[in-house]
Amino acid sequence: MYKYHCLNPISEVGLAQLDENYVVTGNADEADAILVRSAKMHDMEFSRNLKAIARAGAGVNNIPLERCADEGIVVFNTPGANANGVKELVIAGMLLAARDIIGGINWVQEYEEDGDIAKITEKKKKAFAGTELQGKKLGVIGLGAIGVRVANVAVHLGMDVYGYDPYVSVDAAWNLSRSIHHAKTVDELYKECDYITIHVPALDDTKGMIDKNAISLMKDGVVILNLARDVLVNQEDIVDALVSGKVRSYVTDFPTKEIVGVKNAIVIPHLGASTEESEDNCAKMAAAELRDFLENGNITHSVNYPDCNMGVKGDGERITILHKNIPNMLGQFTTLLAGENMNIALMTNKSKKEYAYTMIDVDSEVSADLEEQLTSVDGVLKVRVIR
Ligand SMILES: NC(=O)C1=CN([C@@H]2O[C@H](COP(=O)(O)OP(=O)(O)OC[C@H]3O[C@@H](n4cnc5c(N)ncnc54)[C@H](O)[C@@H]3O)[C@@H](O)[C@H]2O)C=CC1
Ligand SMILES: O=C(O)C(=O)COP(=O)(O)O
Repeated sequence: MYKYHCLNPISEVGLAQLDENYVVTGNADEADAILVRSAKMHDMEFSRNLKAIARAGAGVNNIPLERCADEGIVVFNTPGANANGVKELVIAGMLLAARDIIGGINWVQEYEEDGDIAKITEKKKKAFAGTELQGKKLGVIGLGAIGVRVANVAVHLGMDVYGYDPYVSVDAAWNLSRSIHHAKTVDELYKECDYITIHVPALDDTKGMIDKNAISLMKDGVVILNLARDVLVNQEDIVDALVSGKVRSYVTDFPTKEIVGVKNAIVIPHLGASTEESEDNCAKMAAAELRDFLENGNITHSVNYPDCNMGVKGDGERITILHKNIPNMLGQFTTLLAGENMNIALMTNKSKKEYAYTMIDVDSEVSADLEEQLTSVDGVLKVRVIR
């Protein structure tokens, strides 16, 4: 029986995949696994029993990834599972910036005077007129699950699309419409585009990437969209640029104390992934990842450990070892197993940066003593025997 804890509400469709072998607990300290969306986990202490965290979503900047790796906790996310939801909100954001739809609707809503609203509308509407997206240049920074979808749909809207991503994956490149211009530098994209949308993770080298220097390279009256993370855009600099009119509109999914209430800031309360479909997709993928890890030891879509798969566990026992990626680990593991006269049926080892993972199927029972010896090897972070 496995116990899981939810730090945010997680779609029932996903949780339903955790069958009778799983039980929810309100106490994170007794959980084998945690499911989370955007709850901040940096200040949390983790119990030794915690084996995995699944982020039902894409961004993992709310989770202390390295500390988890050091404590032998595998962190998963759900790549692409909410990308369509975000893509659709980006398109909505561009339309809201192109025309004063919000101002117009508010005017109708607040209209209190007596008189013929239909007639007055025809006089008043010019105050809310705008422009069209067709024919405008859109720059997409970050061509991952979301960026590719935004770029492709913008082509269908008749936009001239520029894409920038120095680390673009082969899969993403295959999915990208051929009519998208490849911006070799981000500066080129800044100079060319009428609309600029960011779809990169919050990392040390992306935080604050849209600052006054970047904005100074952009066209006057540019529209910037940020449905990725608040920290990617320097908040003081974007407020200054909105006040001066350099940036015509800033559409963001992240309210901050600096941006709320600023004229021409369109601030959405982090709704990108808040659709039934995205919530279900993320929860289903997260639950499937957790089950495969807890029951078979397989790792898929981890952000702090290598992906590693040895298929469904058979009748024998499976030893899984999370460890540092340093020399002679396998040699020490196999020596310890040989010392107990154990036969290895199948073994695999994968590494990712400083961390590695070894899975070993054995033909006989693993004793508590062997488990203890494996745990004591220098560099081993967690040993689990799946029986
Ligand atoms: N508003 C919302 O509700 C949501 C926001 N997000 C945010 O959007 C981000 C992107 O999501 P996905 O597209 O699903 O992730 P992804 O991992 O599929 O794509 C990210 C892309 O950014 C690229 N990249 C990394 N550093 C870069 C740099 N310096 N310059 C240009 N490109 C760079 C990567 O190569 C990758 O192709 C997430 O990390 C998250 O912060 C994601 C989902 C929902
Ligand atoms: O997946 C992401 O990165 C998101 O920002 C979505 O966050 P949420 O699951 O809506 O709290």
